[in-house]
Amino acid sequence: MATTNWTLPDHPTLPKGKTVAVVVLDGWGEASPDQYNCIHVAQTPVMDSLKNGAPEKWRLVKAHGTAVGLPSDDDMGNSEVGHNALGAGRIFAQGAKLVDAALASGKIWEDEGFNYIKESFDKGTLHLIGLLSDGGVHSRLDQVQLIVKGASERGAKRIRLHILTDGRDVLDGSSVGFVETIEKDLAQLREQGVDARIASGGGRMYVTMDRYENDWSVVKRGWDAQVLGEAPHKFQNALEAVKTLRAEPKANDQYLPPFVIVDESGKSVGPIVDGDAVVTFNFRADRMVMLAKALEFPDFDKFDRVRVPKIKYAGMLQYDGELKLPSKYLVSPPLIERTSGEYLVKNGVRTFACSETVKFGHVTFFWNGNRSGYFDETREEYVEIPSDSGITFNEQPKMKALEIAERTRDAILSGKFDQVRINLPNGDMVGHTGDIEATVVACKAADEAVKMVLDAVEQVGGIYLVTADHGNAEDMVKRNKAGQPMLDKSGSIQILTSHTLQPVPVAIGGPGLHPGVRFRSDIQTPGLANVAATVMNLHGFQAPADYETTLIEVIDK
Ligand SMILES: O=C(O)[C@H](O)COP(=O)(O)O
Ligand SMILES: [Mn+2]
Ligand SMILES: [Mn+2]
Repeated sequence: MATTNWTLPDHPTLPKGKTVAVVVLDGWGEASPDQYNCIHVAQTPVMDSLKNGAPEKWRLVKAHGTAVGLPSDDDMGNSEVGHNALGAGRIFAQGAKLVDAALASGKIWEDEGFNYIKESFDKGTLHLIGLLSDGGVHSRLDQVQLIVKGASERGAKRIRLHILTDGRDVLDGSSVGFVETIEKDLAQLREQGVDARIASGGGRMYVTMDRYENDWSVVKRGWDAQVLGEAPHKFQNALEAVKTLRAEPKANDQYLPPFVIVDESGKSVGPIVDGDAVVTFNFRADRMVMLAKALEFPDFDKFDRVRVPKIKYAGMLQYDGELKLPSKYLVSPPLIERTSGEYLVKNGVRTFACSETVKFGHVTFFWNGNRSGYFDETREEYVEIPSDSGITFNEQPKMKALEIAERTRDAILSGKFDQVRINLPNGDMVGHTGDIEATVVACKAADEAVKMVLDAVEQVGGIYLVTADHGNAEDMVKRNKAGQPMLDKSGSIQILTSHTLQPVPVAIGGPGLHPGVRFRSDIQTPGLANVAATVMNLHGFQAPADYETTLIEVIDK
């Protein structure tokens, strides 16, 4: 491999040495104004003024589908692919697409990961753990179906699924249909003599899928059910489990309590034991890394695992390129190297990155190409503001926006940094709860945080670039093709907890911005990947030749 030339050429006109604030509003898309557009309903004077103030410095970019490396333009955007594109400045085929390709070509069955777990098929059980939905953000049901089928055709005689119900990337209540679908497949396999069943389950936000080590008790609940076969709720089949638990007051797919499936004698049908194989079938990293650590690290101490089975474990992908975790995986992850963060740091740009725990890895790990840690500790500081844990964020819709903004303001005013990069989670995290009123409060809080950052930029004569990673809060209702809200069986509107297909804004400005800078009009459909080259320009550099082109040009003024 050729060695990388890290030196970025100077930008022909734009100066170096300006403080640049890069602000990512999580889940902040652009949509027509109506009562389900929480950004429109909320008081957001700062974001409004960016939009209406300087038309040549505000524009929309694509944040979903093929523009961010997803299989098709029917795929909504998400934080992983959005921040990968923002940070890497290029479009990489992402996990969903790579797994599709490996399954279509059959390569998945030939590679090291599958052959490794296959060694257990003779005597052990194959356990599959992950999110059961067709959301396409963390996992996809059709991929799970193909893996179950393919593994059984290749010798797996006993298969146990440990399912996590979604309701966050898909409609609440859709878990029932997904369980029915997979149960049909498993029943067919049983007819063919394969002992295949669901063994445990729980809602993704309460069981297993925590992220960035916000709350290990979430992962422990999953461990108890999946590995130890213990949970407060016991059922004889998963459909009954999901239907019964959903019938509880205020229950929803995201937060179903953990359950195990038991036989007639009350014994769990699928604990994980010595000699078994385990695959975590989510392709997206952030919410699987914690379980991967519990499954793979010998000196793990985040909770008492009670029993640590000797297993052969593989992830769908390798989740952390720096930690090489897990060491075995079915499909190679996208190789996202030479990210803008690494280039800029190597060219002397002192960088500050900050968010609260639930999005901290977005502006560090995802931004840097799924890589944890610093490129150069002497030039970087990553600050994590602890998130609330154990609550749903509609209870605290302001989240830590103010704290993030204050730390960022201080970082800007300190003069110690050339770039401050932050994520404001409110629109997204509260949008996922489906609580419209709370999401309005969330959007206002995010706007106030932007104000504090822009005020600091103003004071130091800096530059800002404000954008988002995908839509969410701008549309909280499921719509038909004509764009009208859809109703459920009881006649109430169907709340949309997921992201959207909407474009997101990019706004630039600040006293340090050269007066001749404006958005180019010759790039017809730019996407998030065009932002990295733009930011490099704002720092006074030209982007590497293989980066997606910059959004800006400089005219004489
Ligand atoms: O993990 C989540 O919270 C959702 O599935 C997607 O949200 P994010 O992509 O904004 O993190
Ligand atoms: Mn996001
Ligand atoms: Mn989200």
